[in-house]
Order: sequence, then structure tokens, then C-alpha cells
Amino acid sequence: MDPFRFTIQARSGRARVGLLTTPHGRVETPLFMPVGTQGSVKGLLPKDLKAIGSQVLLANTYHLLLRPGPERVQALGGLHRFAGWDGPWLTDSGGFQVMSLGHLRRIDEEGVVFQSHLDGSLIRLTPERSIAIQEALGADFIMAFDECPPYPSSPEYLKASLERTLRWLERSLKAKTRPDQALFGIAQGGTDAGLRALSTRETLRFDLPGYAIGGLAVGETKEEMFPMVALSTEILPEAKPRYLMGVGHPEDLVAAMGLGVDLFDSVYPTRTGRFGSALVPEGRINLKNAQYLEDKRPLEEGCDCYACQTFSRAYIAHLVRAEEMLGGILLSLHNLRFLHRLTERAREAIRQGSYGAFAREFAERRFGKEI
Ligand SMILES: Nc1nc2cc3nc(NCCc4ccc(CCO)cc4)[nH]c3cc2c(=O)[nH]1
Repeated sequence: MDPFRFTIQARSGRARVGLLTTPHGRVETPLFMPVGTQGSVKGLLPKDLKAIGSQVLLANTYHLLLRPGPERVQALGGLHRFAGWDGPWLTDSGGFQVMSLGHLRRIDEEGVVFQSHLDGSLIRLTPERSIAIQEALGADFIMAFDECPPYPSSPEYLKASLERTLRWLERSLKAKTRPDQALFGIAQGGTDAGLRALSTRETLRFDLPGYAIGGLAVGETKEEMFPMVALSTEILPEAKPRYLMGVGHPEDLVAAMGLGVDLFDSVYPTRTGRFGSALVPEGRINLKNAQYLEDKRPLEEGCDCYACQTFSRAYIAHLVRAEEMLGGILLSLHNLRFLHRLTERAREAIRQGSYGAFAREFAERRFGKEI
């Protein structure tokens, strides 16, 4: 039986609730994946991630290659055992992180050569090596090695890049040996509708358990991004999960779920939490602002997370000002719970056939009035 079966449980417009089976348990989509780049979701314990409803965690090939190295992770039992998370893991393939973090020295047909951001050593990543690393790490979902073109890029560059990414997808697939891992192809094409459609259609020629929408959330406007998401989900098959990479603002999740996206990830909730901000229905509140120092209310009325059930805004504002670790920890916990509750409510609305009303109510609270 297919270890990665995906079945649609309910629909409301283009939004859908899915059940995705993995070797580490079944998960319900749409879902948000907390980012644990180096094998840890910064500041949060796996048991607390489980308690707030996290289902799948994301880690990065680039970072784990540099430190501690895939051989060590494999020798220590693979990501699940090593990092104490027995639910599904997804690893990104390293290409994007090289562009955004490493000091890229060269990109050619073979792959990329970059300098480590840790010690400047020269490292080569190819489709074959990326897959070998992801197999050693042992994630359930692994990503093809691709190039995420910088934004903006010329149509000529976008076209050449997406064609190379398709050749790298073929090499990634050929390099794959583990039947207990699902390889996702990643469509590119930037914000050029013709090239986006071309890349998505060509990626579909490979029969894969899921498809990622790449090359977005790289600095383009929402007005540029969303037509590409809509175009992508029109082309991608209904029966396979769709993963929009790097998208994590609440309003963007609500819009993309409405367009039929199933999987999301972003460092946004945990990063903005570490920087002192809490996600709330109206948007975001920054606890560094003095107005919260006497505010007895929880971060968000009605939130069931430990931070909202136990502490006031005043206390968390104090922690943030005092640069106490607990400040960032509580805000990260709340922000992830906020996104998990958002996807839980979205799944419920889809089951009720009322996703449109859900999205309108969300937008009214988010954009209807100033905080
Ligand atoms: N393999 C691969 N991975 C990707 C990861 C991505 N992540 C993004 N966007 C996230 C970028 C991002 C970075 C930092 C913050 C916090 C500050 O608000 C938020 C978003 N776009 C992405 C595109 C790709 C892609 O084509 N291919």
C-alpha cells in the first residue's frame, strides 16, 4: 500500500481538507509546518510542539550538512530519533538556503559551489548529493534539488533556470533509493505567468507524491505572488498535495488555502516571536511597546495556549524588555498555536462547506479596524 496516500475528505470551493499518510503517522491538511532549520524549532520543546498541534516539522539540508553533518545524524538514528520528534519531518533540499545564506561561488549544470557561512569552507551541492544527504537525515518528505531564482530575474534567466531545475529534478529522482521517503518536485518560473505554467506542467510530467510551488515569497508583492499561486493550483492535480514554500503570514495562509494549497512553512511565527511580537486576529502586537507594560489581558483573548492561559501581556512585555529567554519562547509558542488554530478552524469551515464565510470573517477582523 502506498506509504504516502493522500485522500480528499471535504471541499469548499477550491479549498480542501486532506488526509496525508506517512511512515510516521497520518496528518490532516491544510497544515502549517514549524521550521526547525538545524533540527530544532528555536526555543520550543518537541513535547510542547505536539501539545499545540504541530504535525510536520521542517529542517534544512544546507544547515545540517554544515553542522553536525548527515553522517552523524544517520549514525544517531536519523532526524526523528536525533531531534526527538516522532511525527513526520520534511527537509528542504539546500538550493534556496545556499542562495539566501551561503556565499554562492558558482552555479552550473552540475550543481552549486558555495562557501559555508560558518567557516568559509568550499562546499559543492548537486542533485545527487542533496538527495543522498536527505536520505541520510531520514525525513519523510524530501525536496528535489532546485534553483530558486533571485527576485527579480529576467524572463531569459527564469527560463534557463527552470529548465535546469527540471533536469535537476530528473537527476534527483534517479538518485533516490528509499521507498519510505516522498520526493516532491518544485515548480519555478518566478512571477512570469507563461514560465510559471510551463514549469508547473513540465514538473507534472514526473509522477510524484506531491508538488511544491517554489520561487515565491522571495520579495515579490502579494499582487504578483497570488496570481502565480492561483495559476499553479489550477494546473496541479487535485489528488496530490500542494506545498507553497516559505509562506506563513496568517492572511496569506487564508488566501492560499482558499486557492487549494495544502502545506505551508515559514520562519515568520517563530522569528517574529523571538523579536517580541505576538500574532493576534487583528494582526500583530509588539510587546516592546510600552502600552503593554500594564496590560493584564492575555496575548489573545480566547487562545488556549499555555502563554495565554498563564501570563499577561504585561509579564511578557517585561520579559521582552529584560531580554529574558522566556519572552521569545512564550511568543513563539503562542504564534505557532495561533497558526495551528487558524488551520484547524479552516479545516472545520471546509468540512462545513463555508470556507468563503471563514475567509471573510478572518479578513474583517484582520483588516476591518486598526489595533
Ligand atoms: N528548495 C526551495 N526552497 C524554497 C524556500 C523558500 N522560502 C521562501 N520564502 C521564505 C523566505 C522568508 C525568510 C524569512 C522570513 C522571516 C522574516 O519575515 C520570512 C520568509 N521562498 C522559498 C522558495 C523555495 C524554493 O523555490 N525552493
